[in-house]
Amino acid sequence: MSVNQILTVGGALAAVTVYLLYKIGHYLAKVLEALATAAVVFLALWFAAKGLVLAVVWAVRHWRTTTTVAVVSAWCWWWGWLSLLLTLTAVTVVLGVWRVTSLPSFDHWAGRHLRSWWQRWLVYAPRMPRWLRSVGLTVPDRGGATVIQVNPLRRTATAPRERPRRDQLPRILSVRSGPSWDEVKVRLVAGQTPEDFDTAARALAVARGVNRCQVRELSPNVVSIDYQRRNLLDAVVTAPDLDAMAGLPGDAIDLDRVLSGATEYGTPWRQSIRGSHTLIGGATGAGKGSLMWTPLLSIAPAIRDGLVRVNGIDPKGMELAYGRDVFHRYAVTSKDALALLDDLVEQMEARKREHAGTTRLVPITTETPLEIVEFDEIGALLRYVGDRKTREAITERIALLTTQGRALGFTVRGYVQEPTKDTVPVRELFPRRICLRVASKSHVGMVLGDQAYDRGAWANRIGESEPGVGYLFGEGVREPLRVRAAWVPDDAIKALERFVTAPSPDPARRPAPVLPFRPGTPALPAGGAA
Ligand SMILES: Nc1ncnc2c1ncn2[C@@H]1O[C@H](COP(=O)(O)OP(=O)(O)OP(=O)(O)O)[C@@H](O)[C@H]1O
Repeated sequence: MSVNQILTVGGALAAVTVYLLYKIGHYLAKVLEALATAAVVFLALWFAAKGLVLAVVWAVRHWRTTTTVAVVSAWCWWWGWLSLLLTLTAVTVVLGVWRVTSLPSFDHWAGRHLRSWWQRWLVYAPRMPRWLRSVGLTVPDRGGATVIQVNPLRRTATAPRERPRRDQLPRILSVRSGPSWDEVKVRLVAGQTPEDFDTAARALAVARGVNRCQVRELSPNVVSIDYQRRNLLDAVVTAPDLDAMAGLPGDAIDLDRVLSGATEYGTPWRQSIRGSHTLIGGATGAGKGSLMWTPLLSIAPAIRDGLVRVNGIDPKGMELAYGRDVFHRYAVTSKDALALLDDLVEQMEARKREHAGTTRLVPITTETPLEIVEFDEIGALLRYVGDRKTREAITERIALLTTQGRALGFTVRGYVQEPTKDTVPVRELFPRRICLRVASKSHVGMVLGDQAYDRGAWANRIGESEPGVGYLFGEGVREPLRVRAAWVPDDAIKALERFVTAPSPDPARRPAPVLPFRPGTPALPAGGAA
């Protein structure tokens, strides 16, 4: 083959090859283009479907917001924004007038829902994640290793970002806003326990800028973080009105729900006066007197009709002496106190013999009345006053009454200034404890138990201007409840005396006689043994 022929064939082959490559490239480009288009369409559809699902979930979960947005949009579409503005102004004025004229009904039907809504969207939804992160209530991903870069000039270390993912941050389930408390329900994430939240209660309160925050466990993985926005216990609580009870028969009084004051939620504080023994601790002037007198005022008809007998031990000879006639038995000195307790223990034994095997709870009747022992300054008689033998005997009687008296109709209520184990050796035998203002954090634990302070019972921070305010803890109350006893002025105590010694409206019932139990017992001499 000549050179020319070779060149011609080679050129033709090259041309065919280029043509083929061109064609292949052309088709490949088309295929890739088609694939890219398909991928883009698929991704667009995927994101659109995902966005739609998320929007539907969000719209259903926050149905109130969705409905409002829908109604507002529809209104603007059909009637324009001006009519919407006018209507909203009219509604605001109506709500304002309603609020001014009847706050309770406004709050019940409208106020609390509106408040919950805006508290959620303006306060908790935007800020809670940051608070939780700052107090360490997230589960950060600590798995990533620190990357160290070295170059001739310097060495840098980059730690992985510890910003939690969605599944590492507790989620807000709902917000309920009452007149003074917000209850924020959150779902815990794996790796957290309700106790983590208990421990962080103080830090959560500081983060929110409120005085009090407490945590309630609602289910194993849901807690309610309660923030106190306002203190509803700063005003004096008025005592029950005796005149209103004058016509009530004694058996109309529910001894399991005795009105004693108000709770921090703004609700009446009711406690059972039978079936439990209560220890009340508080520094001098903390208001122990009102915790004693308020329940007695509330059950006055039952005392008058002989269904309840109140027995007073008053080492100071002051607090109970002012209402002496309310007490069926009354003692000041340690010897008298022992005699009083002996008498009660004897009665308890008699009831035990009479009712053993027939009932598990002795009914409260005039034959077997509820015997309440009001033991003021219990620490004094158990620790400081009288000879050692008498003190031990008193301690033993108190232990008997508190361990066996519940079902037999005996209730002991002790009041103490210094709640140490030394002063009240039987303090564990009081299932219900109330701690008023105390001098130190350690006293809170001594009255309410070790857990109480961490759970929000900050009784050492109660101000001197808040007598009667205290924390109730134990006996089924899982979170410390802040309460304020109603204030019972001196004339109310005198009125109570007259009330319980007056004849019953029911002629079948005779007033309970006041036993001449060492009347006029002299006040205890200073530091004196009885
Ligand atoms: N629930 C209350 N509401 C308003 N003020 C109260 C209340 N309870 C008590 N106070 C006020 O606090 C003062 C002291 O109360 P109280 O005598 O009951 O204290 P206390 O704890 O018994 O003190 P102490 O142990 O020294 O007898 C009362 O004189 C009264 O002014």
